Amino acid sequence: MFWKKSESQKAAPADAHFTDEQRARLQAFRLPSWQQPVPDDWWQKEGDRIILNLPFAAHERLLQDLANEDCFSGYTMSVRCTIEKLQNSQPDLPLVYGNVIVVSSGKGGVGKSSVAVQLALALAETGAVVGMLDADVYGPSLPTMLGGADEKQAMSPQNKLIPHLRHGVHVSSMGYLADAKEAAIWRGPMASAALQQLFRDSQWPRLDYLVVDMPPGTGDIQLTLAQKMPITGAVVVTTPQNVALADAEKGIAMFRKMGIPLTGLVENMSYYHCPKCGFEEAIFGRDGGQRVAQSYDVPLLARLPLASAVRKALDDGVPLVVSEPKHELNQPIRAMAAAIAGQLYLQEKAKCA
Ligand SMILES: Nc1ncnc2c1ncn2[C@@H]1O[C@H](COP(=O)(O)OP(=O)(O)OP(=O)(O)O)[C@@H](O)[C@H]1O
Repeated sequence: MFWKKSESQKAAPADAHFTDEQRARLQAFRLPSWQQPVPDDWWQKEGDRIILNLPFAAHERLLQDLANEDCFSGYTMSVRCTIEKLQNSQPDLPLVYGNVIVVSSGKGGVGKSSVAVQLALALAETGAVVGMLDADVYGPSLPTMLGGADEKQAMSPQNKLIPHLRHGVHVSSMGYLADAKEAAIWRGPMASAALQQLFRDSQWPRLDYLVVDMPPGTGDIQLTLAQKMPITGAVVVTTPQNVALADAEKGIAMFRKMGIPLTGLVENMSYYHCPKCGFEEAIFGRDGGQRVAQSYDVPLLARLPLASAVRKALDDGVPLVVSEPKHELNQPIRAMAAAIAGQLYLQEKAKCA
């Protein structure tokens, strides 16, 4: 393995009591978007429990197929996450914000906010402490997608903004502060100053992850934000359409130029899955995200379906991960969250190798 073990991993003793068949299955297991197996000593056996010790967030449903294998019958499988705080693009700032993931898109309307919201909820579902910063100042979507649009964020006695706790995620959004119509006419410098304030002057709890919903595009406001904020990894959201892909390439180029680690690409609305007959259609074209990921040598972290149940739940302010945790459409979202959290970790370890 090319990475060093973290403290949490060192604490997990390797277990000598796996059968050969079980060991072979564990070796063959891959976390979403990982090419290599997880290190042997991340697996632990305690009586009839098998535990995967991870230094990042991942949902235990990802072990479901493995748990269904005959050689694991009679065992329960779970994931224990002890989240490691990774280095970010501003090493001089204290790591109070946890691992900061910026979710951006070259083009509006590709589902950047939907991806950011569902990512934050899927990370929080694993027990991680997650914050969300709505940096999409001209069109804040989080109060709609997470609900509570009529509430205003309160101030603490120390004059700090108290993030709203929505479905287990700590959220700060311009949409919970200013009149949306007023913010929409702000000039760039005013908007980026307001955003930096929202970021710095929010009373965040000790976060494991902060997910930032960036404004769409690659203009001045995005550049300023990317320069000023401590970023652990950037995720670019696109649809498979050529027009969206061309803009996604601009997003990739922007982060590369600024030396910000690019965690990967998420392809949203990759295909339509008919809930009645199971038919799948690539409405916006096929494999576009894969092509761009390959040509820029970045991981394609997820391909998410276009589904009316996803849209409806987001419009209602209670995304599917919360309203229907057992819904099959949550599986790609959880896999995406584990892929992003896992890639952030791999990126860091590759730097140290
Ligand atoms: N996978 C999906 N399936 C169905 N609907 C989706 C999906 N992804 C996003 N949507 C819907 O598409 C619309 C646009 O999504 P969203 O606001 O997340 O895009 P955006 O890229 O953040 O846009 P903007 O850049 O304008 O803020 C929303 O109504 C959202 O619910």
